[in-house]
Amino acid sequence: MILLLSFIIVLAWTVLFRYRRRNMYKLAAAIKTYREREHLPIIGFTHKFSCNTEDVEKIMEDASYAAIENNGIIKGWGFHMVYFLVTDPADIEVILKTCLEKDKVYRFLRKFIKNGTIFAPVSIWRRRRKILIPAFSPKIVENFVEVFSEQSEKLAQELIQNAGKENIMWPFISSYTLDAVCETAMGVKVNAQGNPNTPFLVALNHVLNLVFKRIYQVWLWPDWVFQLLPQFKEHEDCKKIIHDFTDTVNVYEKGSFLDFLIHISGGENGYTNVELREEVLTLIVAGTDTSACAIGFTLKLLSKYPEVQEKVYQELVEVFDDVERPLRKDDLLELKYLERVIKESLRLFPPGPVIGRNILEDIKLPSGRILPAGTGVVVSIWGAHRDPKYWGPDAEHFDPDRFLPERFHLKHPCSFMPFSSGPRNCIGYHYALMSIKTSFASILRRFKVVGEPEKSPIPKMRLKVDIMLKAVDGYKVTLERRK
Ligand code: HEM
Repeated sequence: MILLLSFIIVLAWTVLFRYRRRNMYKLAAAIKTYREREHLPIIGFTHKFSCNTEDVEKIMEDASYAAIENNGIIKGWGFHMVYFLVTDPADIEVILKTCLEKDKVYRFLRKFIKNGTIFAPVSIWRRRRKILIPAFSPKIVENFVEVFSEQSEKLAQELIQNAGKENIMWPFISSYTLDAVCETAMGVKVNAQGNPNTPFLVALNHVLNLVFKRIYQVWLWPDWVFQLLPQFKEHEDCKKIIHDFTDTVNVYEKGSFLDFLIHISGGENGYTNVELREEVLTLIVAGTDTSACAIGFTLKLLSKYPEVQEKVYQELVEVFDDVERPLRKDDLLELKYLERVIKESLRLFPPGPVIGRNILEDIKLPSGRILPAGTGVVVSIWGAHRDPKYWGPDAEHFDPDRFLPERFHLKHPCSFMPFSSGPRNCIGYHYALMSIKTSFASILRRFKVVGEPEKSPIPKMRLKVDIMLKAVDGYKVTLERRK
């Protein structure tokens, strides 16, 4: 009897639940399901995610190509959740303008990043972003070139000791980006480059991996399940290392970003101490791995295409008159080919390959499709960057000159958006490009980057997603000392 009653209650609840969401199901049904035959009753596609981060990257790629073939959109579902993956730039533009709330899964990142701008709910984000924006104006960021230059020289010195042999570049480049962010944002020298296994970087890598697994493996979502697993202790240990680190660098220094933030947030609407601490952590996390991935992918591409590398080198020789001097602000404007190479690297291997947003109310897209309220949307930057409709039949080719002014005529602004678009786009765009360019000016003047040359114009690499897109091999290359 009790069993029968329970059954009736569950059935009634399910019918009511589905009835309330009938509009959502109706609108979602109009959009093709990705690999429909592999969806199972109730759990949908979720079982396919009992895999590693390399396989998740393959699903992200494959679903993006499927969306491209289906006029820029595809859907998948699991349990009561429906997600759309969108690659069409015109649709993306509207989504990123109107759906500002981050997807629910970002709550797992908030467990260690708290309410810092990048993953905060809109109610908190709006005010914080307003305070942060002036601190990233080109005028302020230009003053950081000296720091980038000094830290890049340090990077080159670290690499000299490892020249002539194959190196996993990740620890070197991520400690460069961490040193640069801490010195520019907080005015604090943390000297991670003297210690490539800096506990903060090890902990950040590990926690991003744990959190990302939790995001794509729905059975890890309930806190009580996660807390029973050994990963929980690892997560808490990493969180402690990260918070201890930010506390040590959270020092007020004149002339730093933080100084500026404290100054402009000093009014009654300014940051509280807790908010300041969260923003410092946000800047470190948002600015370290992203730029390091971009440097890593560009290094790999240069090793695969020596003729491109030679052109970058010749440009550097011209700009620096073949003299070993530190980079100055004006040099950056001259390094036009290097910039094209970095942009093409960001196009093919965007460090943030997808963005997840919540759909709070029905939205009609320019393509005519409607995304229903109560669903989630995954904006595939990867897909937008490789759509032949926008990039031509050679969309997969590595061709830096597609960014030449005379050739670069984007059919839609969102067909190239490594730094996202709309009101929640990346505020570190100028900062990142300056820091990345400066690091290459130091590396490439001293070393030839050697790897396995790629015969095809289509670069192949084993990839994984750990929140960010990364190379599985940790960006292995050999650096040969130039005379
Ligand atoms: C190559 C390097 C970088 C890439 C590819 C990148 C990419 C991105 C992307 C895709 C977003 C998400 C935007 C969205 O949800 O629509 C983002 C947000 C953000 N980025 Fe970056 N980023 C980079 C470097 C940096 C740096 C160096 C900083 C700061 C030092 C930074 C600070 C931020 C912040 C604060 C946000 C949150 C913006 C908001 O929600 O209002 N990023 N970035």
